[in-house]
Amino acid sequence: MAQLYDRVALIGLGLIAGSLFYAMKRAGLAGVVVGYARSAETRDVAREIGLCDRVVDSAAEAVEGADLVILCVPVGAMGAVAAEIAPHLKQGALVSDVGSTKGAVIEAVAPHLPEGVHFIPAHPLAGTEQSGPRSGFAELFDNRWCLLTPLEGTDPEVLERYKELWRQMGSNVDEMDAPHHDLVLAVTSHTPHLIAYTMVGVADDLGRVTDSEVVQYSAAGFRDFTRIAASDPTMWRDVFLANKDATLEILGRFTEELFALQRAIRTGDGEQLHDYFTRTRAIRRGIIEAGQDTDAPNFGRNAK
Ligand SMILES: NC(=O)c1ccc[n+]([C@@H]2O[C@H](COP(=O)([O-])OP(=O)(O)OC[C@H]3O[C@@H](n4cnc5c(N)ncnc54)[C@H](O)[C@@H]3O)[C@@H](O)[C@H]2O)c1
Ligand SMILES: O=C(O)C(=O)C[C@]1(C(=O)O)C=C[C@@H](O)C=C1
Repeated sequence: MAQLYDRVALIGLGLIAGSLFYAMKRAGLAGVVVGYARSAETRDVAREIGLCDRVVDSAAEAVEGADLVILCVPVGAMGAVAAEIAPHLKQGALVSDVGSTKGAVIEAVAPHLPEGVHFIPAHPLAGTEQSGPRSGFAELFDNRWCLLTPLEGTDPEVLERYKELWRQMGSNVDEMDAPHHDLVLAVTSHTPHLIAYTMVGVADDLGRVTDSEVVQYSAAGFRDFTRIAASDPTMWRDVFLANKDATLEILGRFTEELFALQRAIRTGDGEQLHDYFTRTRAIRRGIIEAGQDTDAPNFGRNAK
């Protein structure tokens, strides 16, 4: 496969940066990949396990001469990192990010970038509850979507090359504007995470059911919730602060529906419950038919 970028810089060396490094190397897409993370401990681990061709001690040094710079830090840290690297970016370089929210990241990053530097925000819809430099793997993006939210006036050639990078790393690529991205993700990712965090918190708080009973008798649904609720606290704090409006909108709707179901249970309205669950079952089936169920044994076969 053809190399797409001579020199790539990854800022923040966790799950996503690690997976980017291995996925790029798997397909021979990058010449040299230079990495930087804020903590010396993370940099030491990265050096020890060979995460990146070279790990350096400052963000400025990492981006020096890079054709592609990908910001892989929590969304609340994107602005400060952009300010730090801005004076050291090469003319014609492409800056991107992998943040889970897009509107706030664009607002925080774009003003710092000098003329002659391109910026294409990205969000791979792929992850796990693991974090840190040891958690990345080459297959993370296989058959998953990567959403790009390019700004008006983005150079079409720069965009096409960057899309090709994601495709060669195994992803399907789509484009949308940032506000729409943030609303979609509030529905499909952010609010579900908040609900999982809450449910696990409720189980923990409930005095009449002991923690050991929760551990011993946790059924499959709850176990899935605990996996999600084990996700990185810094990353998710930043996601909710950054995608405040869309999350609050979806949470408002969620609360209304929950009250309606609560009422149906209280009044014994079995028909309403049955109708509701029939509708939601159809959504699950739609996901499976679209080839997007990563738990299913045939995952990936139907991916577009
Ligand atoms: N984990 C997921 O499921 C997932 C999926 C898609 C996108 N994302 C997004 O990707 C980004 C990275 O997430 P991750 O899961 O790889 O997180 P992670 O916690 O595994 O890694 C984050 C890395 O950034 C470093 N870091 C934090 N602040 C920094 C700073 N100011 N300067 C330099 N380095 C700094 C940390 O030390 C760590 O190495 C986040 O913006 C997140 O929203 C995460
Ligand atoms: O599988 C998981 O652990 C995830 O939660 C991954 C997940 C998601 O699907 O919601 C989480 C956040 C991201 O921004 C993208 C992907």
